[in-house]
Amino acid sequence: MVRSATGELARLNATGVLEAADVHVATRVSELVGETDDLVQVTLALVVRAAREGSTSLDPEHARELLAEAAEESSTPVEGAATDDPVGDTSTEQSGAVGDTSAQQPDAVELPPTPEWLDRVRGSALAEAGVLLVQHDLVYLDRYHREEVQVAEDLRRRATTEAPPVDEPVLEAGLERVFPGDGWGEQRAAVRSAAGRLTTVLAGGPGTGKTSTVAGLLALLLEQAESRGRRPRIALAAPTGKAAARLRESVLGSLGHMPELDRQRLGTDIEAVTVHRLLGWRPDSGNRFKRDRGNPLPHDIVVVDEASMLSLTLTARLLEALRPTARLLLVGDPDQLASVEAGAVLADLVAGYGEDGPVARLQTSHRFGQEIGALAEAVRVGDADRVLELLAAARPGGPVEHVVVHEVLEADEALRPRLLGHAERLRDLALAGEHTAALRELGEHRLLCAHRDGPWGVAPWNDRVERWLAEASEHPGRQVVGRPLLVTTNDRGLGLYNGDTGVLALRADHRVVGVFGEPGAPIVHAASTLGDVDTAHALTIHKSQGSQARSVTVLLPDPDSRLLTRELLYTAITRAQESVTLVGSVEAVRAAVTRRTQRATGLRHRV
Ligand SMILES: Nc1ncnc2c1ncn2[C@@H]1O[C@H](COP(=O)(O)OP(=O)(O)OP(=O)(O)O)[C@@H](O)[C@H]1O
Repeated sequence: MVRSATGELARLNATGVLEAADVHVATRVSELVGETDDLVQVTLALVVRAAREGSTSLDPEHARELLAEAAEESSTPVEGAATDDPVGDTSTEQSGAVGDTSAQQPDAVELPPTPEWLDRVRGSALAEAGVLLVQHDLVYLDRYHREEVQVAEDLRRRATTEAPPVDEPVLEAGLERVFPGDGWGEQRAAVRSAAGRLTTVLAGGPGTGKTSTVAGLLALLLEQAESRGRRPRIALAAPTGKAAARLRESVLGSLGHMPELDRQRLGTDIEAVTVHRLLGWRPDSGNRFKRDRGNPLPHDIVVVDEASMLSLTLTARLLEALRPTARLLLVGDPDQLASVEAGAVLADLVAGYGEDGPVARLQTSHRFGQEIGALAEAVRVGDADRVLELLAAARPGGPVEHVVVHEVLEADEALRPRLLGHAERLRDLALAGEHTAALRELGEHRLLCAHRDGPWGVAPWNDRVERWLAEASEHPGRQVVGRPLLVTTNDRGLGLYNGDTGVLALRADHRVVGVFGEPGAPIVHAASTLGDVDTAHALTIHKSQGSQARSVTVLLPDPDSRLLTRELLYTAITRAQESVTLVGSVEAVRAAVTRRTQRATGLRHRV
């Protein structure tokens, strides 16, 4: 709470719509530029809030809905609410919407109709000073506007620059060799399209063969370059360290399908790094890099995997760091959760370009069975009735299951056998020092939550499983060995990345070690050397992005949770390889499928 805040900023702070940071920025910047219009100050605070939630701009219509919702929530009297109010006026009647000009709200800002609202922002001191900008009926902070325009312009320039020539007969022969037969038609089409362009967006759900396509494309581009006598320089990158490490492994894995000659072309000394590392950190700046237009990357081909996690800012920096004739391949699933920071670049590019242009889509999943595929697809397209129909038809123990519960206690009872069974098997293998088998067991099951805290969150479910383990054990007290771990910072020295999972286990000398990585090649470190790790009997869906488990159990929070969105549910379901269980009410499922992540971004209209 900002004690010094007054007027509408204070009111929205009190209702929880604005956080202290939003209010501070709006107040301070308004003071600096002499902005006195309450409505414009509130608009700035809402734009800052929108950016915090992932939008590159403020959609006035979204803002109106948000304020109306907040007003509705705060119209229920809460004991002691008035004591939280910095200006002492949060009575039930007075905490209404900004637009409510009833007698009880003497100092409420009147929200005018949108065209008038936008005109007031356009004519404001904040706009004059270049802080706020209105375009396409969205209100932007100058920085995000500049970045969106730059990304669109760079992409346009690249689209009109000719790609290196392709020897068609050699390409066609290569495609038949690398992707033979009917089953690989989608991959052939994607590579054909990508070979002729400088920029390609390779979009596809889990297991649709994106990595196989990348490996095939690289091998064939290397073959094309042979006649020119210069081997192109290739960079493989991903937004997170974990995704980068996984990209390297999966590209190498995909080589297994290829003829020997193509495997040799690609070689095994491939390195994948984070996009930040590729661009080169600069000690003096958080969002500027060593590589930029004046000092571009030396690479001829840049591949970015898990591109759904690319923020607008990082995309802008990446595009300006590419040589004008370098190829760029953005690979990812546009239906998954977007970046933590502002922007929804991949989804915007796919929506903005539509069926034309640089988007190559892979549709067929080769990873999971029909049932999970059908469920994921129904969620993806937002067909709640179909989702509920598929769930109603599902059999217990089948690939898709719905455990209908309304209360946490019911979930507790329903899930105890499966969660405790998994935790006990993991503990027994960890105690026996069976590192490979323990990692395999870790990949058998994953419990996913939308929230960190609250009754359906990671924290209480971690506690619950630990308590069950203690109760079921001959040794009282919490047990360390067998505890699943989530790495929460990158540590290149240890080869561990934010989002990696592992388990505490015994070593032959009875010391406790952390075991991470793939079952076939465990990475083992003394427990005392581990940096930041959390207990991971349960994980948030956000943290689970980019990983899979054989079976996945998803806890759905109450239907009114704002986190419960279509993208979140789709991401959760597609973590499952063989079976997925949704735990929650029918209303929660419907709410999840129906609610979209509302990110106001303008990139899709610009490309
Ligand atoms: N056209 C195909 N026919 C048969 N199997 C395929 C085909 N495409 C991919 N596969 C297989 O499906 C699995 C997943 O492929 P791949 O890893 O390339 O997909 P992906 O889209 O990159 O997956 P991820 O969700 O991990 O990003 C691999 O075992 C691969 O060999």
